[in-house]
Amino acid sequence: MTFEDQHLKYLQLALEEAKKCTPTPTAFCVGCVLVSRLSAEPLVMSTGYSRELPGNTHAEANALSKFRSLPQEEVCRFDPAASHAEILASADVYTTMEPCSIRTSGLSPCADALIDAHVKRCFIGVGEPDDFVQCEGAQKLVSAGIDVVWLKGLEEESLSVARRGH
Ligand SMILES: Nc1nc(O)c(N)c(N[C@@H]2O[C@H](COP(=O)(O)O)[C@@H](O)[C@H]2O)n1
Repeated sequence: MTFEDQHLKYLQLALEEAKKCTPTPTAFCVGCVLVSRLSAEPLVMSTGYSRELPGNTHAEANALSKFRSLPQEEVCRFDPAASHAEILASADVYTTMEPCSIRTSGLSPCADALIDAHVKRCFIGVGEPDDFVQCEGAQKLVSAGIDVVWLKGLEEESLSVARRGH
């Protein structure tokens, strides 16, 4: 399996999450998957999509919240000795759209949430177009020392799913 194939598989999963979003003309439909590589086989830690959790919530923040709310006995399968925070610090993030760096609602941006969680790498389906704001999410992650990988192959689909309802 090539590097791209290995990672596109999880981005495809994130795209399935994005398709679950209720479309809205004022925001994007984004999906996110967190993957742990602490054991021999990669394991999906959690998934999220825009507006999945109550309120005006974003995909990446929802995936982080859902992982943090898993009981310890479920988290054991990623690493029996590690805490939620330690497992998150080794996570790969797959998101169909570049994590947001500014929110029109004034809520905390996803790039900041990923930086605070100290995730390892962020694989992105497509850059955020400037439909609403000028996004600097990828640059923010790089500046914080997080590896950013722009995956090739699902850009068009990621964008058309994101713009559903516009
Ligand atoms: N990366 C990302 N994930 C999501 O789940 C999103 N909905 C977005 N959209 C970005 O956030 C802005 C909307 O901010 P508010 O929800 O209104 O606070 C929108 O302009 C996009 O930048 N991005």
